[in-house]
Amino acid sequence: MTHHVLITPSIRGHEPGFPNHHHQASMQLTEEQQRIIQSGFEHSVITAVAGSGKTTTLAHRIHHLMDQGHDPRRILILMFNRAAKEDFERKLRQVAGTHYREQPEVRTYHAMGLRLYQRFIREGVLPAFVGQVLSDQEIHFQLWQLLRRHAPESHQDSVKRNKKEYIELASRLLDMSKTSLLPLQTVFEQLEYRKELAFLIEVVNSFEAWRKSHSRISFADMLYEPVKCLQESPDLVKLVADKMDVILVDEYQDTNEIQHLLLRYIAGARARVTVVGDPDQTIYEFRGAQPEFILNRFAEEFESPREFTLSYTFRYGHKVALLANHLITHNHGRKDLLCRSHKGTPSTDVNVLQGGDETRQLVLQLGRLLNGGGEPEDIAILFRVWSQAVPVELALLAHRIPYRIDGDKGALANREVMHIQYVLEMASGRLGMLEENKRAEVLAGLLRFPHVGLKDDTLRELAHILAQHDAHWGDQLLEWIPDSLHALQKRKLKRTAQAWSLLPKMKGSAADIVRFYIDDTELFKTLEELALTHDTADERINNVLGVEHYLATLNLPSLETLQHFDELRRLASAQKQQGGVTLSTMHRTKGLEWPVVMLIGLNEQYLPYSMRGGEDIVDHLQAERRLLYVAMTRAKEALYLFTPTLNDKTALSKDDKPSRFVKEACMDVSMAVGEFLDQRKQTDANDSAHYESGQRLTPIATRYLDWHNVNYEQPAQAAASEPEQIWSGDRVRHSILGEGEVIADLDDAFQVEFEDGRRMNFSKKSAHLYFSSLGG
Ligand SMILES: Nc1ncnc2c1ncn2[C@@H]1O[C@H](COP(=O)(O)OP(=O)(O)OP(=O)(O)O)[C@@H](O)[C@H]1O
Repeated sequence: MTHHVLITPSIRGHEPGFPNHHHQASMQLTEEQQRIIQSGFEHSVITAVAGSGKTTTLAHRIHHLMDQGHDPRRILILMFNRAAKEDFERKLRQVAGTHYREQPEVRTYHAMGLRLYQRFIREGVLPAFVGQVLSDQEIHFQLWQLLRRHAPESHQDSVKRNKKEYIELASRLLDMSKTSLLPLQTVFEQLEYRKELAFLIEVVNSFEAWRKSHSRISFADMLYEPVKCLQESPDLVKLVADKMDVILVDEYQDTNEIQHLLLRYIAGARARVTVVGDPDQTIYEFRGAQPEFILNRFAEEFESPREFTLSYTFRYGHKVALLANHLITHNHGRKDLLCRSHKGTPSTDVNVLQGGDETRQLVLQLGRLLNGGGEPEDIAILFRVWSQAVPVELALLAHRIPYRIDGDKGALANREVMHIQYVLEMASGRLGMLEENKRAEVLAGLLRFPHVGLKDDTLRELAHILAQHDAHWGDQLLEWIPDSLHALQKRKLKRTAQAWSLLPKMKGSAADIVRFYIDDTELFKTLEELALTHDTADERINNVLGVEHYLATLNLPSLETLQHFDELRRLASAQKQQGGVTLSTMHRTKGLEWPVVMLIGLNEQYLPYSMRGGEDIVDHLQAERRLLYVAMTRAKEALYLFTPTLNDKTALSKDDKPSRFVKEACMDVSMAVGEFLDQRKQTDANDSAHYESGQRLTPIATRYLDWHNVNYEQPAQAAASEPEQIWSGDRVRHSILGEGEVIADLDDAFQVEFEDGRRMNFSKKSAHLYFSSLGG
């Protein structure tokens, strides 16, 4: 293949969120890309930054191999999911035109697993299965039946009440045991489920028994069952191994144990395997993914792979590249690769919106963009957890900004949003005018918010009794409380009754009323006690706070607030099915890109998101950093970052403090250096230039400037007055504990791993007193 291949523009994806590359008339492959395309026949690992044209490169690589006479039937390409597979098939056709009659096969892991499964059925090793692959719905239904059967008496009521959560816990246990191949007990412990939930293990075991007795398989079993067979029988391995000459695997950073094993079996001793991915973008840990696979495990098991990099991005400009590089270099144990905006890539605006009311700021910025002719489909609002979307969604509805919500039912279907409306129904007096059945539903909802601790049948019966009255429910409830109840239950019921008696008499705004109800009923305490996981407790409480916040900005009395919600509901059903601004969690944006990306909640409450107990803090911070890294590298033309006021020393609560990651991203330097390079790009200057800086440059910034052949000076004074940052070197010596490696930078502390494996945190302020740096 000759140098400087010109290729036609991609026609990929017109759906929002998918890359759409119309602007490119033709492109010249970079040297890095060409090196990969023309490399020899050996195992290789390609580390590719976000937007670096991996698909393009891989497609060319395959055609290069075919040009050299490789049989397309002996080339296998493994893609992460179906969308990626279809995307790649398109790219292959595009690159090849009509030159080749046969194209190699592009498969997802699951499709490959299924093929093995069928093979093993023919071999008589696996039993045949019937019908359709089990849907999530069927699995959940079956788990639900089994949960009710196996839950001990003490949990029966909780199971009924928290159906969704229990099903989720059981199915996560089931999935993780299949992707990790570890025993259920071990997975149960790793997931840190509470001990009294041990009956979930039994539930999962019974599920498997049910599945097998009905000859059904799930999506996960397509990999799990064949790999289990392969593990147990060397003869079977001979059947499947060594069929391929070349195997290419995409998104390898999110590979898990079972996928990795399958790859090894298929490759055997014959295939040369190339894996592509970005360890800094590993975000599927909840499915057992670990950066370890691409960083080390691959090289341990596929001998001496060649290492390649794709370090130029064609997606975002210098500012985003600099922010992302600064941020991610706070992770340790990574491969030292930074991203660089390619010279042909347009610059990306970065807007930092500090302080003020975040939702209001967001709506303001959206309004500006849309009034200026922006398309809603070009914009994505990304957040860490769903509860953050609640106030945003309500505000978008109210401002008639169309949106689509990816993967969630939306705020109006949210349990807490419903319950808060019930509180307002009672406070406004509208409850008395509802028909009796509807009234019973609202009262039952209120008896669960916070839960009064009655068994569900009793609770519903009580709601029906109370619903016969059209006022004074507090008094009725108080009267109903039987003496025979436990003291604790009586206390809870009385507390609720008192709050109910006061509600209709309250005057203030809906926000005031809701705040009163939350405090008076000790709502958060109960939510915390009853939630099955830390995450759901946080999510619930944050949902409530999100609505409360929204009500505060509305600042209307309860009846008008309810009418406003009715209107929102009407608007929501009117805009169903239409496109709009994308609302999504950061986790769901893998492989996607948008012209405009808005990241909300860059504060200490959400990024890093609160840790579950027992988790390793360093691992947790690293994973959260990767997530933000992925989120910010989705932007093409503009990135908006919403944070609390930076450098505000008075901030007390977590959501008032800017995320530590904002500081780590070195906003000032990144923006200044980025702007300089953007300007220079416009003038098309290639000769060496000089960058005058008022700020102290970071090592990342100087490295970035060096690449662009730019000279710079460090302001001497700033450099001298700055105390030595001992933690910025790799190796340090502690005057008592000896030598160690700095493994994490934790805001105002850093962590050191000593030779004996001990890890300890030290404050940066006092570090110079007992540490000396050994460089590195
Ligand atoms: N050498 C190049 N010059 C200019 N543009 C390029 C080059 N290589 C790839 N691109 C463009 O970069 C964009 C991303 O490329 P491609 O679709 O191949 O990568 P991808 O695999 O989707 O990206 P990612 O690395 O994020 O997975 C496309 O618009 C593609 O046309």
